Amino acid sequence: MYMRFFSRLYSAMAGPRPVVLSGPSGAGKSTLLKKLIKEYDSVFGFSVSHTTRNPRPGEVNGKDYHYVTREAMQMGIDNGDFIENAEFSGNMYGTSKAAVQDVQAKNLICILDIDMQGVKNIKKTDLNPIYISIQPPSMDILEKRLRDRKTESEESLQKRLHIARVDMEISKEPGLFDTVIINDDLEEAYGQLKQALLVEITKVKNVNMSS
Ligand SMILES: Nc1ncnc2c1ncn2[C@@H]1O[C@H](COP(=O)(O)OP(=O)(O)OP(=O)(O)O)[C@@H](O)[C@H]1O
Ligand SMILES: Nc1nc2c(ncn2[C@@H]2O[C@H](COP(=O)(O)O)[C@@H](O)[C@H]2O)c(=O)[nH]1
Repeated sequence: MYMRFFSRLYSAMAGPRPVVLSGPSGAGKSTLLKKLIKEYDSVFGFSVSHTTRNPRPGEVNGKDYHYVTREAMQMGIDNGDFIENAEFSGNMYGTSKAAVQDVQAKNLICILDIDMQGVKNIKKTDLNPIYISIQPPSMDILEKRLRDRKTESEESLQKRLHIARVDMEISKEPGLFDTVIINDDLEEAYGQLKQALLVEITKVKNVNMSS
């Protein structure tokens, strides 16, 4: 208990608490976090993950992800360069220590967009983030959003929907997330996200004003 108290105290002194956004593929995590970073570019910074999946049209290497080969990613994991990593729908994903440090060095709130395995693994670290789950209003709407996004093959879409069903059950575990947001109306969901982060946003703004 004391260890956890001092770990949290140290994290508070070290800078603002990071934020983990998780939820099924297609629930709207990227849409919401992009809105947040656009409105609060001097408050939030995105933790750029590594992945072995191919870039989608419009995605930029180093901005959306660091696109790497399996060999390079495995080497990084073996070197201890990653806080967490996971296999998702046939590809590897991971948060490097450098990705988080780059954002924290700018005194920004670091946002991680990670899957459920990532959430479970981050819980074993001393990162002490705020955990937010973004959920779709229904499986039918999730499927429609994923299809309309036109980024997935039928096989990848089915894999993602299967993972979504499993993860939506797991996410009901009490205490796993600090806040659960149903992303039905986008503006409403965005308002709830800002509300959930208001304390941390205010802290960073106050620090920036006084420096
Ligand atoms: N509230 C909403 N209403 C309607 N469409 C939405 C809403 N939120 C997001 N979308 C759309 O749904 C699709 C999926 O959203 P997005 O890519 O942000 O999901 P994601 O959770 O980041 O998915 P992934 O985990 O696969 O990256 C996008 O085409 C986005 O424009
Ligand atoms: N555990 C981790 N999960 C990650 C990371 N980066 C992204 N993700 C999750 O992967 C799926 C699929 O993403 P997509 O961009 O291929 O649609 C999604 O749930 C992301 O949240 C990571 O570094 N670690």
